[in-house]
Amino acid sequence: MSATARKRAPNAVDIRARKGGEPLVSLTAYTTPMARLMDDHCDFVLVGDSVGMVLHGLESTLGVTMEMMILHGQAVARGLDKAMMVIDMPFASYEESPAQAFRNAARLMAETGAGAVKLEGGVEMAETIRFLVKRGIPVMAHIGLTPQSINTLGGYKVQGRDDQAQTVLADAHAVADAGAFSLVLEKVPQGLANQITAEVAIPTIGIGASAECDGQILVVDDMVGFFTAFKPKFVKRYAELGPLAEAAIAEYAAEVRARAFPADEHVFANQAPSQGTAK
Ligand SMILES: Nc1nc(=O)c2c([nH]1)NC[C@@H]1CN(c3ccc(C(=O)N[C@@H](CCC(=O)O)C(=O)O)cc3)CN21
Ligand SMILES: CC(C)C(=O)C(=O)O
Ligand SMILES: [Mg+2]
Repeated sequence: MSATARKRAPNAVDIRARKGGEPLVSLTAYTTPMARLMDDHCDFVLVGDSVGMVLHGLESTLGVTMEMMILHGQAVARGLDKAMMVIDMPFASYEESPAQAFRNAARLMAETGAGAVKLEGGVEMAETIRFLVKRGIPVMAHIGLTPQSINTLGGYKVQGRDDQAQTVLADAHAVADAGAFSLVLEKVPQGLANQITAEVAIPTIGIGASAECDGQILVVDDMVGFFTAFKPKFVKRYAELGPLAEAAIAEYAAEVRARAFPADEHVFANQAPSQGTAK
């Protein structure tokens, strides 16, 4: 494909401009082949810190490091041509101070080519978001259920029910006012997600939120059925690739034990094929 025929990947300003328009489509990716599969279908791809739980077997996202994010970010970048890449800031890489956040966000972008970073937090992160945006780093915010706060939240529970709704609403306004170009709303009641989407001027990206959000995101391994350790209610399984892969592995194991694999077509004759037979 020629460089001129190629659609330019959207940037944070383009994504911001999609407020109220055609829904934004996004998924997570952690590897080159998975990124390639979604490049034609997604507006942006998130290198999520969920990589720690999905690919590395961690119990939570707290153990994810800058080095892991950079390695997976570089892999995803190689698979993307048309979609924007956003990368999660891992736990403890930005909460200490705006200066710490800038140093690590700049490193993530410089070493992976991501067009923006995402970080968790609302009112308490507004000053940091403003600091980054004013210095050239587009920020996607993430409020509602923020998995890096699992130890203070006490579980992956719905956030913003009843009298908690005002807190999440205030978070949404705080990150929008601070200059975030978009915000992820995770596991909040549908009515609250609709209210936030109506009130803030930046696109809302829902995960367990509402179809009225300006876009949606899911963890790709969840929606294709590769990750089956748990299934949040908000996940729709569009395929069951995990069981399909296991069936293939089981069949291979049986054939090896029966000496049915490899067959003639998978092995090499002692004598090279005669000339003229193009093989
Ligand atoms: N594979 C995967 N998918 C995700 O969506 C995801 C991750 N990993 N890792 C990082 C965070 C953690 N998230 C999670 C993790 C668990 C639930 C979950 O089990 N939810 C249950 C109820 C749990 C409860 O109420 O305590 C649910 O039915 O939604 C939800 C979101 C979302 N993110
Ligand atoms: C689920 C999305 C929003 C995320 O933050 C992640 O995959 O880490
Ligand atoms: Mg994340």
